[in-house]
Amino acid sequence: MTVLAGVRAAIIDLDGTMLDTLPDFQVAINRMRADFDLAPISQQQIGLMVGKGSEHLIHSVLSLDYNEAALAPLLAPALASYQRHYLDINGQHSALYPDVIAGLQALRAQGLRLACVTNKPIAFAKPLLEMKGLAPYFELVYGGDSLPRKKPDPLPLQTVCRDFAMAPATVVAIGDSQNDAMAARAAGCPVLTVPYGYNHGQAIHATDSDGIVDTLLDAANQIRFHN
Ligand SMILES: O=C(O)COP(=O)(O)O
Ligand SMILES: [Mg+2]
Repeated sequence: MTVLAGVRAAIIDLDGTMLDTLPDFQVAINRMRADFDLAPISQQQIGLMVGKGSEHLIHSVLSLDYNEAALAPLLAPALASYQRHYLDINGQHSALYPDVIAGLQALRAQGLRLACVTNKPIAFAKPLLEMKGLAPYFELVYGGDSLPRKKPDPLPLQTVCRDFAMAPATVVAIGDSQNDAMAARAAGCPVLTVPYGYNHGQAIHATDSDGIVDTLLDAANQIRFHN
């Protein structure tokens, strides 16, 4: 059992932690690929590339078909196409993971303050949180382009700790990938990971964290029992 005492706030990841957004990613990416006369790709392929923000994602997608020199001039128009298509379908094909709302309710009921930190662009993240009924739980939301550096850099987590005026040791990060765990370690925040998201094809057990939780409700229970 994970021991997390003295935790007063939680920073929760979005893609792969609260929402299974891979189907949205797939539709938007394949519409972009169609614009460039490229064949569709699978959710499994895309799941290996999600987690480090849009620029990294589109670079990885184009790398399937082009070498570095050939893709360089395509990056900006492909990103623009992808962003347009993603905003068109944002949330239409994505679903909440089990016990996300129950977990957020339990965390709030325990008096924890909540922030969402995602590498998704803020223009995608905000309407998605609204549409899925998640927005009311979060005092703060930072997207991948809200600050000069994104996860795995600790800056977004450090910013939340500063905003909340809380020591990092009292702010737990909860996420599905090594980007979340590395950011948390570097910021000095405890970190819990969920095993069901996207971790670049790697088992979450290979990621350094303070514990693996089945759901956000499980996370809430482990924090509560040790406060
Ligand atoms: O959009 C991404 O690259 C991943 O977003 P996440 O940080 O919410 O997992
Ligand atoms: Mg994630």
